[in-house]
Amino acid sequence: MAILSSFQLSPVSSPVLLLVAATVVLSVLYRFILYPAFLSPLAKVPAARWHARISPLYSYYIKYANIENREVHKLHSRYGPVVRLAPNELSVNCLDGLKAIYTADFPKTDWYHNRFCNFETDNIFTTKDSKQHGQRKRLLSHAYSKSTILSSSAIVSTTSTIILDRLFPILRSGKPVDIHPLNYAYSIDSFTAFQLGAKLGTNFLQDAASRSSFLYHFFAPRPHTVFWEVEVRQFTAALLKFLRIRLVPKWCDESRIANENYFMDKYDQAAHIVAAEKQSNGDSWPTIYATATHKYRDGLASALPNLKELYPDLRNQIATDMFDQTVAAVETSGNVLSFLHFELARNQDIQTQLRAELCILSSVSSNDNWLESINIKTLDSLPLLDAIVLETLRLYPPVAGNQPRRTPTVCTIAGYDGIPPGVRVQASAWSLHRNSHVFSFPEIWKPERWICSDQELVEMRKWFWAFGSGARICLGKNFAVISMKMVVAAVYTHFATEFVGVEEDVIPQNDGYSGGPRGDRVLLQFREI
Ligand code: HEM
Repeated sequence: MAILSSFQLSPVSSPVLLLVAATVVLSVLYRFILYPAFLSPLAKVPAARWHARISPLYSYYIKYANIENREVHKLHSRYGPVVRLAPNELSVNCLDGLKAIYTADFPKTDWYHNRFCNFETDNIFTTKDSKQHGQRKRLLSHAYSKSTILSSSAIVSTTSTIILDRLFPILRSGKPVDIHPLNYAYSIDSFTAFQLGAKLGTNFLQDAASRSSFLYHFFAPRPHTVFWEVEVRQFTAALLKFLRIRLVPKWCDESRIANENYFMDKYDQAAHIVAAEKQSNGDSWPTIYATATHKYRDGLASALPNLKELYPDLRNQIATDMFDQTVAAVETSGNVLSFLHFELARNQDIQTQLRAELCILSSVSSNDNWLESINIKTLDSLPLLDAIVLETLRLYPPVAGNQPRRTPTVCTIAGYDGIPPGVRVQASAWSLHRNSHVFSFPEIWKPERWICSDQELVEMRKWFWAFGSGARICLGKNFAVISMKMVVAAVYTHFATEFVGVEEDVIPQNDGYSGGPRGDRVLLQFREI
Protein backbone atom coordinates (compact mmCIF):
# COMPACT_ATOMS: atom_id res chain seq x y z
CA MET A 1 0.00 0.00 0.00
CA ALA A 2 2.83 2.31 0.95
CA ILE A 3 4.49 1.70 -2.39
CA LEU A 4 1.25 2.29 -4.34
CA SER A 5 0.47 5.52 -2.56
CA SER A 6 3.93 6.86 -3.42
CA PHE A 7 2.89 6.71 -7.12
CA GLN A 8 -0.29 8.71 -6.62
CA LEU A 9 -0.12 12.11 -8.30
CA SER A 10 -0.01 15.12 -6.09
CA PRO A 11 -2.53 17.86 -6.96
CA VAL A 12 0.41 20.05 -8.09
CA SER A 13 2.12 17.54 -10.41
CA SER A 14 -0.99 16.38 -12.31
CA PRO A 15 -1.58 19.66 -14.24
CA VAL A 16 2.14 19.76 -15.06
CA LEU A 17 1.99 16.22 -16.41
CA LEU A 18 -1.14 17.04 -18.34
CA LEU A 19 0.60 20.03 -19.85
CA VAL A 20 3.61 17.90 -20.81
CA ALA A 21 1.32 15.26 -22.35
CA ALA A 22 -0.64 17.90 -24.28
CA THR A 23 2.58 19.44 -25.59
CA VAL A 24 3.83 16.05 -26.75
CA VAL A 25 0.52 15.26 -28.47
CA LEU A 26 0.38 18.69 -30.13
CA SER A 27 4.00 18.44 -31.27
CA VAL A 28 3.34 15.03 -32.78
CA LEU A 29 0.18 16.36 -34.45
CA TYR A 30 2.08 19.34 -35.78
CA ARG A 31 5.09 17.33 -36.94
CA PHE A 32 3.25 14.43 -38.56
CA ILE A 33 -0.11 15.90 -39.62
CA LEU A 34 -0.46 19.67 -39.52
CA TYR A 35 2.92 20.55 -41.02
CA PRO A 36 3.12 17.95 -43.82
CA ALA A 37 -0.56 18.27 -44.74
CA PHE A 38 -1.01 22.05 -44.66
CA LEU A 39 2.14 24.04 -43.93
CA SER A 40 5.03 22.35 -45.74
CA PRO A 41 5.96 23.78 -49.18
CA LEU A 42 4.99 20.33 -50.47
CA ALA A 43 1.41 20.89 -49.29
CA LYS A 44 0.72 22.97 -52.42
CA VAL A 45 1.43 19.96 -54.63
CA PRO A 46 -1.66 17.86 -55.51
CA ALA A 47 -1.57 14.65 -53.47
CA ALA A 48 -2.18 11.19 -54.91
CA ARG A 49 -4.63 10.47 -52.07
CA TRP A 50 -5.68 12.60 -49.07
CA HIS A 51 -3.59 10.42 -46.77
CA ALA A 52 -0.50 10.65 -49.04
CA ARG A 53 0.16 14.05 -47.41
CA ILE A 54 0.74 12.41 -44.05
CA SER A 55 1.60 8.79 -44.73
CA PRO A 56 3.81 6.87 -47.19
CA LEU A 57 1.38 3.92 -47.26
CA TYR A 58 -0.06 4.72 -50.69
CA SER A 59 3.42 4.99 -52.20
CA TYR A 60 4.46 1.71 -50.56
CA TYR A 61 1.28 0.04 -51.73
CA ILE A 62 1.72 0.84 -55.45
CA LYS A 63 5.33 -0.29 -55.29
CA TYR A 64 4.48 -3.48 -53.42
CA ALA A 65 1.59 -4.30 -55.77
CA ASN A 66 3.77 -3.54 -58.81
CA ILE A 67 1.28 -1.07 -60.28
CA GLU A 68 3.32 2.07 -59.81
CA ASN A 69 3.88 3.13 -63.44
CA ARG A 70 0.25 2.88 -64.41
CA GLU A 71 -1.05 4.47 -61.20
CA VAL A 72 1.39 7.38 -61.37
CA HIS A 73 0.55 7.96 -65.01
CA LYS A 74 -3.17 8.13 -64.15
CA LEU A 75 -2.35 10.61 -61.39
CA HIS A 76 -0.43 12.87 -63.77
CA SER A 77 -3.27 12.76 -66.29
CA ARG A 78 -5.61 13.84 -63.52
CA TYR A 79 -3.57 16.29 -61.44
CA GLY A 80 -0.89 17.63 -63.81
CA PRO A 81 2.88 17.45 -64.03
CA VAL A 82 3.74 17.28 -60.33
CA VAL A 83 2.10 14.90 -57.88
CA ARG A 84 2.86 14.13 -54.24
CA LEU A 85 3.00 10.38 -53.68
CA ALA A 86 3.99 10.50 -50.00
CA PRO A 87 4.82 13.18 -47.40
CA ASN A 88 8.38 13.25 -48.71
CA GLU A 89 8.04 12.02 -52.29
CA LEU A 90 7.15 13.79 -55.55
CA SER A 91 6.64 12.49 -59.08
CA VAL A 92 7.20 14.89 -61.98
CA ASN A 93 6.14 14.57 -65.59
CA CYS A 94 7.35 17.62 -67.51
CA LEU A 95 10.48 19.03 -69.14
CA ASP A 96 10.94 21.66 -66.39
CA GLY A 97 10.95 18.88 -63.83
CA LEU A 98 13.52 16.85 -65.79
CA LYS A 99 15.75 19.90 -66.02
CA ALA A 100 15.45 20.73 -62.34
CA ILE A 101 16.23 17.18 -61.20
CA TYR A 102 18.30 15.37 -63.81
CA THR A 103 20.11 18.13 -65.69
CA ALA A 104 20.99 19.59 -62.31
CA ASP A 105 22.33 16.15 -61.33
CA PHE A 106 20.52 15.70 -58.01
CA PRO A 107 22.14 12.81 -56.14
CA LYS A 108 20.68 9.32 -56.25
CA THR A 109 18.98 7.76 -53.26
CA ASP A 110 19.89 4.51 -51.46
CA TRP A 111 17.43 2.80 -53.78
CA TYR A 112 20.17 2.13 -56.37
CA HIS A 113 22.61 0.75 -53.83
CA ASN A 114 19.89 -1.49 -52.43
CA ARG A 115 19.03 -2.91 -55.82
CA PHE A 116 22.12 -2.83 -58.01
CA CYS A 117 25.15 -3.15 -55.76
CA ASN A 118 27.23 -6.25 -56.67
CA PHE A 119 30.09 -7.98 -54.91
CA GLU A 120 29.10 -5.77 -51.96
CA THR A 121 30.72 -2.90 -53.84
CA ASP A 122 29.14 0.21 -55.33
CA ASN A 123 29.50 0.86 -59.05
CA ILE A 124 28.88 3.70 -61.53
CA PHE A 125 25.14 3.06 -61.38
CA THR A 126 24.84 2.94 -57.60
CA THR A 127 27.29 5.68 -56.56
CA LYS A 128 25.25 8.35 -54.81
CA ASP A 129 27.68 11.23 -54.64
CA SER A 130 27.63 13.23 -57.87
CA LYS A 131 31.33 14.12 -57.86
CA GLN A 132 32.55 10.58 -57.18
CA HIS A 133 30.14 9.30 -59.80
CA GLY A 134 31.37 11.76 -62.45
CA GLN A 135 35.01 10.84 -61.82
CA ARG A 136 34.26 7.13 -62.11
CA LYS A 137 32.03 7.35 -65.16
CA ARG A 138 34.53 9.46 -67.08
CA LEU A 139 37.04 6.59 -66.88
CA LEU A 140 34.82 4.48 -69.16
CA SER A 141 32.94 7.10 -71.20
CA HIS A 142 35.28 7.08 -74.18
CA ALA A 143 35.06 3.30 -74.54
CA TYR A 144 31.28 3.64 -74.92
CA SER A 145 31.18 6.81 -77.05
CA LYS A 146 29.33 6.67 -80.33
CA SER A 147 32.48 7.20 -82.40
CA THR A 148 34.26 4.33 -80.59
CA ILE A 149 31.31 1.99 -81.00
CA LEU A 150 30.72 2.82 -84.67
CA SER A 151 34.37 2.36 -85.54
CA SER A 152 34.90 -0.89 -83.66
CA SER A 153 35.60 -3.72 -86.08
CA ALA A 154 35.57 -6.16 -83.15
CA ILE A 155 31.91 -5.37 -82.39
CA VAL A 156 30.92 -5.96 -85.99
CA SER A 157 32.80 -9.21 -86.38
CA THR A 158 31.87 -10.78 -83.03
CA THR A 159 28.23 -9.72 -83.29
CA SER A 160 27.99 -11.04 -86.85
CA THR A 161 29.30 -14.41 -85.73
CA ILE A 162 26.83 -14.51 -82.86
CA ILE A 163 23.90 -13.72 -85.13
CA LEU A 164 24.81 -15.86 -88.11
CA ASP A 165 26.38 -18.89 -86.40
CA ARG A 166 24.38 -19.08 -83.19
CA LEU A 167 21.02 -17.38 -83.66
CA PHE A 168 20.16 -18.19 -87.27
CA PRO A 169 20.37 -22.00 -86.90
CA ILE A 170 17.75 -21.79 -84.13
CA LEU A 171 15.46 -19.60 -86.25
CA ARG A 172 15.80 -22.05 -89.15
CA SER A 173 14.30 -24.92 -87.12
CA GLY A 174 10.97 -24.47 -88.91
CA LYS A 175 9.10 -24.70 -85.60
CA PRO A 176 7.59 -21.78 -83.68
CA VAL A 177 10.34 -20.12 -81.62
CA ASP A 178 9.97 -18.38 -78.28
CA ILE A 179 12.23 -15.47 -79.16
CA HIS A 180 12.14 -13.87 -75.70
CA PRO A 181 14.85 -15.89 -73.87
CA LEU A 182 16.87 -15.83 -77.09
CA ASN A 183 16.76 -12.04 -77.04
CA TYR A 184 18.19 -12.06 -73.53
CA ALA A 185 20.81 -14.54 -74.72
CA TYR A 186 21.71 -12.46 -77.79
CA SER A 187 21.96 -9.29 -75.69
CA ILE A 188 24.27 -10.83 -73.13
CA ASP A 189 26.36 -12.73 -75.70
CA SER A 190 26.94 -9.66 -77.87
CA PHE A 191 27.64 -7.40 -74.90
CA THR A 192 30.03 -9.73 -73.08
CA ALA A 193 31.88 -10.41 -76.35
CA PHE A 194 32.63 -6.68 -76.45
CA GLN A 195 33.32 -6.43 -72.74
CA LEU A 196 35.36 -9.60 -72.22
CA GLY A 197 36.33 -10.65 -75.74
CA ALA A 198 34.86 -13.32 -77.99
CA LYS A 199 36.41 -16.26 -76.11
CA LEU A 200 35.34 -15.23 -72.61
CA GLY A 201 31.98 -13.82 -73.65
CA THR A 202 28.97 -15.96 -72.85
CA ASN A 203 27.40 -18.32 -75.38
CA PHE A 204 23.90 -18.37 -73.95
CA LEU A 205 22.32 -18.69 -77.39
CA GLN A 206 23.73 -22.18 -77.81
CA ASP A 207 24.28 -23.17 -74.20
CA ALA A 208 20.67 -23.42 -73.05
CA ALA A 209 21.57 -24.83 -69.61
CA SER A 210 23.83 -21.89 -68.67
CA ARG A 211 21.27 -19.49 -70.10
CA SER A 212 18.41 -20.94 -68.04
CA SER A 213 20.52 -21.01 -64.92
CA PHE A 214 21.58 -17.36 -65.31
CA LEU A 215 18.04 -16.17 -66.12
CA TYR A 216 16.58 -18.16 -63.23
CA HIS A 217 19.02 -16.71 -60.70
CA PHE A 218 18.47 -13.26 -62.19
CA PHE A 219 14.67 -13.16 -62.26
CA ALA A 220 13.35 -15.66 -59.72
CA PRO A 221 14.33 -13.67 -56.58
CA ARG A 222 12.83 -10.47 -57.89
CA PRO A 223 9.28 -10.77 -56.50
CA HIS A 224 10.83 -11.31 -53.06
CA THR A 225 13.47 -8.62 -53.24
CA VAL A 226 12.35 -5.52 -55.12
CA PHE A 227 10.02 -4.30 -52.41
CA TRP A 228 11.47 -5.68 -49.18
CA GLU A 229 15.14 -5.24 -50.02
CA VAL A 230 14.94 -2.11 -52.10
CA GLU A 231 12.11 0.09 -50.88
CA VAL A 232 12.09 -0.81 -47.16
CA ARG A 233 15.51 -2.36 -46.71
CA GLN A 234 16.14 -0.89 -43.25
CA PHE A 235 12.92 -2.38 -41.92
CA THR A 236 13.68 -5.77 -43.51
CA ALA A 237 17.24 -5.72 -42.15
CA ALA A 238 16.08 -4.71 -38.66
CA LEU A 239 13.54 -7.56 -38.55
CA LEU A 240 16.24 -10.02 -39.47
CA LYS A 241 18.72 -8.62 -36.98
CA PHE A 242 16.51 -8.34 -33.92
CA LEU A 243 13.76 -10.91 -34.43
CA ARG A 244 15.53 -13.24 -36.86
CA ILE A 245 12.59 -13.02 -39.25
CA ARG A 246 13.51 -13.29 -42.92
CA LEU A 247 11.25 -11.40 -45.30
CA VAL A 248 13.53 -12.34 -48.17
CA PRO A 249 14.27 -16.08 -48.44
CA LYS A 250 17.89 -17.14 -48.17
CA TRP A 251 17.92 -18.69 -51.63
CA CYS A 252 17.53 -15.18 -53.11
CA ASP A 253 20.95 -14.21 -51.73
CA GLU A 254 22.34 -17.50 -52.99
CA SER A 255 20.98 -16.82 -56.48
CA ARG A 256 22.67 -13.44 -56.63
CA ILE A 257 25.94 -14.95 -55.45
CA ALA A 258 25.69 -17.79 -58.01
CA ASN A 259 25.51 -15.30 -60.89
CA GLU A 260 28.25 -13.13 -59.39
CA ASN A 261 30.55 -16.16 -59.05
CA TYR A 262 29.84 -17.29 -62.60
CA PHE A 263 31.03 -13.94 -63.91
CA MET A 264 33.86 -13.41 -61.42
CA ASP A 265 35.48 -16.49 -62.89
CA LYS A 266 35.37 -14.84 -66.31
CA TYR A 267 36.69 -11.54 -64.93
CA ASP A 268 39.67 -13.34 -63.39
CA GLN A 269 40.44 -14.92 -66.75
CA ALA A 270 40.13 -11.52 -68.43
CA ALA A 271 42.55 -10.12 -65.86
CA HIS A 272 45.14 -12.69 -66.96
CA ILE A 273 44.75 -11.72 -70.62
CA VAL A 274 45.11 -8.05 -69.74
CA ALA A 275 48.13 -8.74 -67.51
CA ALA A 276 49.79 -10.55 -70.40
CA GLU A 277 49.02 -7.50 -72.60
CA LYS A 278 48.16 -9.70 -75.57
CA GLN A 279 46.20 -7.04 -77.41
CA SER A 280 47.03 -8.73 -80.71
CA ASN A 281 44.35 -11.28 -79.76
CA GLY A 282 41.92 -9.24 -81.90
CA ASP A 283 38.36 -10.37 -81.17
CA SER A 284 39.50 -12.08 -77.98
CA TRP A 285 40.71 -8.84 -76.42
CA PRO A 286 38.47 -7.93 -73.42
CA THR A 287 37.92 -4.35 -74.58
CA ILE A 288 35.91 -2.96 -71.70
CA TYR A 289 37.55 -5.04 -68.98
CA ALA A 290 40.99 -3.90 -70.20
CA THR A 291 39.93 -0.25 -70.31
CA ALA A 292 38.58 -0.51 -66.77
CA THR A 293 41.75 -2.20 -65.54
CA HIS A 294 44.03 0.45 -66.99
CA LYS A 295 41.88 3.44 -66.18
CA TYR A 296 40.93 2.38 -62.67
CA ARG A 297 44.53 1.49 -61.89
CA ASP A 298 45.81 4.74 -63.38
CA GLY A 299 43.04 6.58 -61.62
CA LEU A 300 44.35 5.16 -58.37
CA ALA A 301 47.94 5.93 -59.07
CA SER A 302 47.96 9.41 -60.50
CA ALA A 303 45.14 11.01 -62.41
CA LEU A 304 42.57 10.92 -59.65
CA PRO A 305 44.48 10.53 -56.41
CA ASN A 306 41.42 11.51 -54.43
CA LEU A 307 39.82 8.24 -55.56
CA LYS A 308 42.43 6.30 -53.61
CA GLU A 309 40.34 5.59 -50.60
CA LEU A 310 37.36 4.70 -52.78
CA TYR A 311 39.17 1.84 -54.45
CA PRO A 312 40.62 -0.38 -51.77
CA ASP A 313 39.96 -3.52 -53.80
CA LEU A 314 40.54 -3.15 -57.52
CA ARG A 315 39.31 -6.66 -58.40
CA ASN A 316 35.90 -6.03 -56.85
CA GLN A 317 35.77 -2.46 -58.11
CA ILE A 318 36.17 -3.61 -61.70
CA ALA A 319 33.92 -6.64 -61.21
CA THR A 320 31.02 -4.61 -59.81
CA ASP A 321 30.99 -2.35 -62.88
CA MET A 322 31.45 -5.21 -65.33
CA PHE A 323 28.61 -7.19 -63.75
CA ASP A 324 26.31 -4.18 -63.45
CA GLN A 325 26.83 -3.32 -67.11
CA THR A 326 26.18 -6.92 -68.12
CA VAL A 327 22.86 -7.09 -66.32
CA ALA A 328 22.00 -3.62 -67.66
CA ALA A 329 22.55 -4.94 -71.17
CA VAL A 330 20.63 -8.21 -70.82
CA GLU A 331 17.30 -7.09 -69.56
CA THR A 332 16.94 -3.77 -71.35
CA SER A 333 17.96 -4.76 -74.86
CA GLY A 334 16.39 -8.19 -74.45
CA ASN A 335 13.00 -6.74 -73.60
CA VAL A 336 13.13 -4.11 -76.36
CA LEU A 337 13.92 -6.78 -78.95
CA SER A 338 11.02 -8.93 -77.76
CA PHE A 339 8.50 -6.09 -78.08
CA LEU A 340 10.02 -5.04 -81.39
CA HIS A 341 9.67 -8.54 -82.89
CA PHE A 342 6.13 -8.75 -81.56
CA GLU A 343 5.12 -5.46 -83.18
CA LEU A 344 6.84 -6.21 -86.48
CA ALA A 345 5.24 -9.64 -86.60
CA ARG A 346 1.77 -8.18 -86.24
CA ASN A 347 2.44 -5.17 -88.52
CA GLN A 348 3.26 -6.98 -91.74
CA ASP A 349 3.16 -3.79 -93.83
CA ILE A 350 5.90 -2.19 -91.74
CA GLN A 351 7.88 -5.42 -91.85
CA THR A 352 7.73 -5.32 -95.67
CA GLN A 353 8.81 -1.66 -95.74
CA LEU A 354 11.70 -2.45 -93.41
CA ARG A 355 12.83 -5.31 -95.63
CA ALA A 356 12.80 -2.97 -98.62
CA GLU A 357 14.95 -0.48 -96.71
CA LEU A 358 17.37 -3.21 -95.66
CA CYS A 359 18.00 -4.05 -99.34
CA ILE A 360 20.37 -1.06 -99.34
CA LEU A 361 22.64 -3.09 -97.06
CA SER A 362 22.31 -6.35 -99.01
CA SER A 363 23.21 -4.65 -102.27
CA VAL A 364 26.50 -3.64 -100.69
CA SER A 365 27.36 -7.25 -100.06
CA SER A 366 25.56 -10.45 -100.79
CA ASN A 367 28.00 -12.94 -99.33
CA ASP A 368 27.18 -15.19 -96.40
CA ASN A 369 28.90 -12.94 -93.95
CA TRP A 370 27.25 -9.83 -95.35
CA LEU A 371 26.76 -8.38 -91.86
CA GLU A 372 30.51 -8.20 -91.40
CA SER A 373 31.03 -6.32 -94.62
CA ILE A 374 28.23 -3.79 -94.31
CA ASN A 375 28.98 -0.25 -93.34
CA ILE A 376 27.89 0.08 -89.75
CA LYS A 377 27.33 3.83 -90.14
CA THR A 378 24.97 3.17 -93.05
CA LEU A 379 23.12 0.65 -90.90
CA ASP A 380 22.86 3.15 -88.08
CA SER A 381 21.40 5.82 -90.34
CA LEU A 382 18.60 3.80 -91.95
CA PRO A 383 15.51 5.92 -91.18
CA LEU A 384 12.86 3.23 -90.79
CA LEU A 385 15.08 0.92 -88.78
CA ASP A 386 15.94 3.85 -86.52
CA ALA A 387 12.26 4.79 -86.21
CA ILE A 388 11.30 1.21 -85.32
CA VAL A 389 13.90 1.06 -82.54
CA LEU A 390 12.95 4.49 -81.20
CA GLU A 391 9.23 3.77 -81.26
CA THR A 392 9.69 0.48 -79.43
CA LEU A 393 11.81 2.23 -76.81
CA ARG A 394 9.08 4.86 -76.51
CA LEU A 395 6.08 2.60 -76.14
CA TYR A 396 7.84 -0.15 -74.21
CA PRO A 397 10.67 1.61 -72.36
CA PRO A 398 12.65 -1.18 -70.71
CA VAL A 399 13.48 1.16 -67.82
CA ALA A 400 9.88 2.27 -67.49
CA GLY A 401 9.67 3.09 -63.81
CA ASN A 402 10.66 6.06 -61.76
CA GLN A 403 14.32 7.04 -61.42
CA PRO A 404 14.56 8.37 -57.85
CA ARG A 405 16.77 11.27 -56.82
CA ARG A 406 17.04 13.36 -53.63
CA THR A 407 16.79 17.15 -53.41
CA PRO A 408 20.21 18.35 -52.19
CA THR A 409 19.14 21.82 -51.05
CA VAL A 410 16.03 23.99 -50.96
CA CYS A 411 14.97 24.18 -54.60
CA THR A 412 12.24 24.92 -57.12
CA ILE A 413 10.75 22.06 -59.08
CA ALA A 414 8.41 22.72 -62.00
CA GLY A 415 7.00 25.91 -60.46
CA TYR A 416 6.89 24.71 -56.85
CA ASP A 417 9.23 26.81 -54.69
CA GLY A 418 10.88 26.03 -51.41
CA ILE A 419 11.04 22.25 -51.81
CA PRO A 420 13.28 21.27 -48.86
CA PRO A 421 16.39 19.09 -49.02
CA GLY A 422 15.99 15.33 -48.64
CA VAL A 423 12.77 14.95 -50.66
CA ARG A 424 12.59 11.96 -53.01
CA VAL A 425 11.85 13.30 -56.51
CA GLN A 426 11.51 11.29 -59.71
CA ALA A 427 10.22 10.98 -63.25
CA SER A 428 9.42 7.93 -65.37
CA ALA A 429 9.76 7.18 -69.07
CA TRP A 430 6.42 5.38 -68.89
CA SER A 431 4.55 8.65 -68.26
CA LEU A 432 6.77 11.02 -70.25
CA HIS A 433 6.37 8.82 -73.33
CA ARG A 434 2.59 8.87 -73.05
CA ASN A 435 2.09 12.61 -73.37
CA SER A 436 -0.60 12.80 -76.07
CA HIS A 437 0.31 16.42 -76.91
CA VAL A 438 3.70 15.24 -78.04
CA PHE A 439 3.02 11.67 -79.16
CA SER A 440 -0.38 11.44 -80.87
CA PHE A 441 -2.24 8.21 -80.00
CA PRO A 442 0.50 7.38 -77.50
CA GLU A 443 -0.67 3.81 -76.87
CA ILE A 444 -0.20 2.87 -80.52
CA TRP A 445 3.10 1.62 -81.94
CA LYS A 446 3.69 3.97 -84.87
CA PRO A 447 7.33 4.05 -86.07
CA GLU A 448 6.37 6.50 -88.81
CA ARG A 449 5.82 9.19 -86.16
CA TRP A 450 9.65 9.47 -86.03
CA ILE A 451 9.87 10.17 -89.75
CA CYS A 452 8.53 13.71 -89.67
CA SER A 453 9.44 17.39 -89.79
CA ASP A 454 12.51 18.54 -87.87
CA GLN A 455 10.36 20.66 -85.58
CA GLU A 456 8.21 17.71 -84.48
CA LEU A 457 11.30 15.56 -84.12
CA VAL A 458 12.98 18.07 -81.84
CA GLU A 459 9.94 18.14 -79.57
CA MET A 460 9.61 14.34 -79.45
CA ARG A 461 13.30 13.92 -78.70
CA LYS A 462 12.99 16.30 -75.75
CA TRP A 463 10.40 13.97 -74.22
CA PHE A 464 12.12 10.75 -75.24
CA TRP A 465 13.62 9.44 -72.02
CA ALA A 466 14.35 5.76 -72.59
CA PHE A 467 18.00 6.28 -71.64
CA GLY A 468 17.43 8.92 -68.96
CA SER A 469 19.19 12.28 -69.11
CA GLY A 470 21.84 14.46 -67.48
CA ALA A 471 25.00 13.14 -65.88
CA ARG A 472 23.38 9.77 -65.09
CA ILE A 473 22.32 9.09 -68.68
CA CYS A 474 22.81 5.48 -69.78
CA LEU A 475 26.47 4.65 -70.32
CA GLY A 476 25.76 1.83 -72.79
CA LYS A 477 23.15 3.44 -75.03
CA ASN A 478 25.35 3.61 -78.15
CA PHE A 479 26.32 -0.03 -77.83
CA ALA A 480 22.72 -1.04 -77.10
CA VAL A 481 21.28 0.73 -80.13
CA ILE A 482 23.87 -0.60 -82.58
CA SER A 483 23.66 -4.14 -81.23
CA MET A 484 19.84 -4.11 -81.51
CA LYS A 485 19.95 -2.64 -85.02
CA MET A 486 22.41 -5.29 -86.17
CA VAL A 487 20.25 -8.20 -85.11
CA VAL A 488 17.02 -6.66 -86.40
CA ALA A 489 18.63 -5.88 -89.76
CA ALA A 490 20.06 -9.39 -90.04
CA VAL A 491 16.85 -11.17 -89.06
CA TYR A 492 14.48 -9.17 -91.27
CA THR A 493 16.81 -9.36 -94.27
CA HIS A 494 16.76 -13.15 -94.08
CA PHE A 495 13.42 -14.01 -92.46
CA ALA A 496 9.76 -13.05 -92.41
CA THR A 497 8.05 -13.41 -89.04
CA GLU A 498 4.54 -14.09 -87.91
CA PHE A 499 3.19 -13.91 -84.37
CA VAL A 500 1.78 -17.30 -83.41
CA GLY A 501 1.50 -16.81 -79.66
CA VAL A 502 -1.10 -15.41 -77.31
CA GLU A 503 -1.21 -11.62 -77.13
CA GLU A 504 -1.70 -11.69 -73.35
CA ASP A 505 1.73 -13.32 -73.05
CA VAL A 506 3.29 -10.13 -74.37
CA ILE A 507 1.17 -7.10 -73.58
CA PRO A 508 0.58 -5.13 -71.47
CA GLN A 509 4.22 -4.66 -70.50
CA ASN A 510 5.05 -5.63 -66.93
CA ASP A 511 5.00 -2.76 -64.46
CA GLY A 512 8.00 -1.86 -62.29
CA TYR A 513 11.37 -0.16 -62.70
CA SER A 514 12.12 -2.52 -65.58
CA GLY A 515 9.48 -4.49 -67.41
CA GLY A 516 9.32 -7.12 -70.12
CA PRO A 517 6.51 -9.03 -71.80
CA ARG A 518 3.76 -9.93 -69.37
CA GLY A 519 3.93 -13.69 -69.80
CA ASP A 520 7.67 -13.88 -70.54
CA ARG A 521 6.96 -15.48 -73.92
CA VAL A 522 6.92 -14.17 -77.48
CA LEU A 523 6.15 -17.00 -79.88
CA LEU A 524 7.08 -16.36 -83.52
CA GLN A 525 7.16 -18.38 -86.69
CA PHE A 526 10.26 -17.59 -88.75
CA ARG A 527 10.12 -18.21 -92.50
CA GLU A 528 13.39 -17.94 -94.39
CA ILE A 529 13.27 -15.70 -97.43
C1 HEM B 1 18.02 -0.66 -74.68
C2 HEM B 1 19.01 -0.70 -73.83
C3 HEM B 1 19.17 0.18 -72.63
C4 HEM B 1 18.30 1.06 -72.05
C5 HEM B 1 16.90 1.42 -72.50
C6 HEM B 1 18.96 1.64 -70.91
C7 HEM B 1 18.40 2.59 -70.08
C8 HEM B 1 19.06 3.21 -69.04
C9 HEM B 1 18.50 4.22 -68.20
C10 HEM B 1 17.09 4.77 -68.30
C11 HEM B 1 19.44 4.58 -67.30
C12 HEM B 1 19.28 5.59 -66.17
C13 HEM B 1 18.59 4.87 -65.03
C14 HEM B 1 18.44 5.61 -63.74
O1 HEM B 1 19.13 6.60 -63.50
O2 HEM B 1 17.60 5.16 -62.94
C15 HEM B 1 20.61 3.79 -67.57
C16 HEM B 1 21.78 3.88 -66.86
C17 HEM B 1 22.86 3.08 -67.10
N1 HEM B 1 23.00 2.14 -68.10
FE1 HEM B 1 21.65 1.69 -69.51
N2 HEM B 1 20.20 1.09 -70.81
C18 HEM B 1 20.38 0.19 -71.84
C19 HEM B 1 21.49 -0.56 -72.10
C20 HEM B 1 22.67 -0.49 -71.40
C21 HEM B 1 23.86 -1.21 -71.73
C22 HEM B 1 24.08 -2.13 -72.93
C23 HEM B 1 24.77 -0.91 -70.78
C24 HEM B 1 26.17 -1.42 -70.75
C25 HEM B 1 27.19 -0.65 -70.54
C26 HEM B 1 24.16 0.03 -69.86
C27 HEM B 1 24.78 0.58 -68.76
C28 HEM B 1 24.23 1.57 -67.97
C29 HEM B 1 24.93 2.17 -66.86
C30 HEM B 1 26.33 1.83 -66.37
C31 HEM B 1 24.08 3.13 -66.32
C32 HEM B 1 24.35 4.04 -65.13
C33 HEM B 1 24.81 5.38 -65.64
C34 HEM B 1 25.09 6.36 -64.55
O3 HEM B 1 24.57 6.25 -63.44
O4 HEM B 1 25.85 7.29 -64.84
N3 HEM B 1 22.87 0.25 -70.27
N4 HEM B 1 20.36 2.96 -68.64
